Amino acid sequence: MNVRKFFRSFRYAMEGIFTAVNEQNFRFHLVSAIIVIIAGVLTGLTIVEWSIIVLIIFLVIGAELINTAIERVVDLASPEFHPIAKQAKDIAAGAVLVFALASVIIGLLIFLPKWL
Ligand SMILES: Nc1ncnc2c1ncn2[C@@H]1O[C@H](COP(=O)(O)OP(=O)(O)OP(=O)(O)O)[C@@H](O)[C@H]1O
Repeated sequence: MNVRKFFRSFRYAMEGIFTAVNEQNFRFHLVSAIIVIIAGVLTGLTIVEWSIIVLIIFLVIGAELINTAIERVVDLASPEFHPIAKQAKDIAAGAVLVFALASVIIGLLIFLPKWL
């Protein structure tokens, strides 16, 4: 295994994450994640509940990263309006929405019984 190549790939991946931080949607997910973590600390969650919350936070952020990558590729391949380009962007955004909806439902299932 080439260790230098591995660390170089890691650095590029981190660059990708920092590039996406400039996206408004990505920041929205980050702020939402911080609010959920604070709520979790104040409410008191079990290890299993924390594991589920952490998993869903990373899944939503990962989905947003893939969505941003797809947006960039579409902008590169089709700077002019094209119905297929629209479908690609809208479907990628739809994927993030599906993950975000799942995270809201899971959040309600975990937090609501403790708060009520
Ligand atoms: N090349 C294109 N061809 C057809 N429709 C497009 C194209 N680019 C964008 N769209 C449509 O416009 C919407 C908004 O696109 P826009 O590029 O403004 O934002 P985005 O790429 O979704 O996100 P961001 O603002 O973070 O780059 C898309 O969801 C899509 O429906």
